[in-house]
Amino acid sequence: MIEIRRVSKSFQGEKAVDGLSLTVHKGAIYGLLGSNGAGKTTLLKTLAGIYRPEEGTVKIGGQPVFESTQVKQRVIFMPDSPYFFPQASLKSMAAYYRSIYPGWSDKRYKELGSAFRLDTGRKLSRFSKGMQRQAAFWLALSCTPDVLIMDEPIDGLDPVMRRQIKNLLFQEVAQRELTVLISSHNLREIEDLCDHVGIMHDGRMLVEKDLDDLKADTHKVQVAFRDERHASALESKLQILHQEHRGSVNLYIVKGDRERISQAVHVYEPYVFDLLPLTLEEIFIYEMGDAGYDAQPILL
Ligand SMILES: Nc1ncnc2c1ncn2[C@@H]1O[C@H](COP(=O)(O)OP(=O)(O)OP(=O)(O)O)[C@@H](O)[C@H]1O
Repeated sequence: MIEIRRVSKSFQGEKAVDGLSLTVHKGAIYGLLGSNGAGKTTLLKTLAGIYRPEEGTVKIGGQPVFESTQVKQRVIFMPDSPYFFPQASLKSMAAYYRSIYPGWSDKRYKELGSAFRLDTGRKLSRFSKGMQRQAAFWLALSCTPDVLIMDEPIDGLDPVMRRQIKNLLFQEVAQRELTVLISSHNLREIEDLCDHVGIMHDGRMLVEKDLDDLKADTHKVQVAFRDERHASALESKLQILHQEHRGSVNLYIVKGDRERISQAVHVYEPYVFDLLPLTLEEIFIYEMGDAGYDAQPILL
């Protein structure tokens, strides 16, 4: 289990992560979303033991990460641009990883060869961006880590390879209870992959939930009433994240239980009423709007 408690980290006196707490259970796939500069990379690097938290604690399996080489050897951090030694090939990087990570498995490395089909003797610097990503995944999974931390991992991968990597991750989670943390702006990928999501803004966690609960908790409501006063009466009863009026139809993004929203609306006898689920992208945009990070109305 990953336990992050009231962690802060600053750069030049500015807090990049500000008193943030987060728990990720073993075998979970956790998606970290957030605005640009929200502090996601800083948080992930603190979790990987690259940064020491200035305040608070970061523990994996009950052990503080920064201080423990043993824990760090069981954690792989994949940065947004893969790093390999100059002149290195997959073969030589594999030899390096084997010497650093006690969990390295030659058997797994061989098995994964059929998934990635990259030339292990060729210089990695000559690989395309997507091929370099594949190489980074191949090396990371061959280390059989307990925790895999990935910063924008899907960028540059073709759809077949994305599917391939998704399947490999699901397999590792199911068979070995690998714990995965992914930071991404690609909300479709997160929606597909993750069971939990957290949305960060200004160094803090805005929302943190089971993805299914998060979706069950935010809805798009379209209503029209014969008497407009009913709309304002209804608005005072709902927790509205966003609203738009289009002619006689009122559109609301509402937080709360579906049944209770439905009951509240029916009291005012609408002649139009639709209660629709939101995509993760819509939830993200409205949560951000609620936090004062506004976008222009985007509902079509
Ligand atoms: N090495 C650094 N030196 C100085 N400031 C930094 C450093 N790394 C991050 N920051 C600052 O910390 C804040 C959080 O940055 P971070 O990279 O963690 O955000 P992020 O959520 O990953 O952003 P993005 O989605 O744009 O990648 C930003 O204000 C950034 O300028």
